Amino acid sequence: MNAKQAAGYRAAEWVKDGMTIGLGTGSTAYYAIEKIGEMVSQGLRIRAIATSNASEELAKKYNIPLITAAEVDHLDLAIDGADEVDPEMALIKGGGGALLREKLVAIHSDKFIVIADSGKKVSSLGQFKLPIEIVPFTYEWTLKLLESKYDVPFELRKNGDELYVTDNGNFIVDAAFGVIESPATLAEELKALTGVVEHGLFVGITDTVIIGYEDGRTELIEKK
Ligand SMILES: O=C(CO)[C@H](O)[C@H](O)COP(=O)(O)O
Repeated sequence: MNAKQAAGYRAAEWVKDGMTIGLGTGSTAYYAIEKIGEMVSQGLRIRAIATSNASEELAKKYNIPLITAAEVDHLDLAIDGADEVDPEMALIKGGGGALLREKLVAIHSDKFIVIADSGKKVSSLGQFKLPIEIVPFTYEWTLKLLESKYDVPFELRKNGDELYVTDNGNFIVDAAFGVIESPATLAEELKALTGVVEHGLFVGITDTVIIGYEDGRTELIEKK
């Protein structure tokens, strides 16, 4: 068992019969989906919404019943990975490009569990480049707007020679902020910029963090 698997499998313990759940995206969320799939094959009845096309494919592979937002007005639980987790349980997410759907699912869930290997624990956010999802229309101007507001390197995410396109048809800019002094302030500022659809700062959303270690141990951190 590796650290990501330990965290993912532990989170699956919160999934109970009859729940509606959000399935996260990435290599740690993969293990949670795998375990939940195993539980479904043993008779667990749940319904799920996936946060990316990749996780939707995975859920189908494991016969996890999928629903849309038209069928429920909220979820009981969402489980997802993170790129950085700070001591206040604020996160940087979006390394895998799914931040918009991940945030939508997280904020509409009664409980949001973050799963991560111990390398994701940081004293302050910002060493990981902050993903910012922007609309393709006049994206050059949005990029310039960001550059005019913050004196840090911004980089349009690429997929080979092409610009990376999210599941929502948008682009991503990765911003090397370094230490982010106030994630809440930056989150608000970015959200207010026209052209920015969403950003990877998740502040005040997380209820529980499960950190996995290479020896298979897990550490549980609950919201204060
Ligand atoms: O936010 C995400 C995808 O948009 C992922 O949860 C995040 O990038 C962590 O991924 P991994 O578990 O593979 O390290």
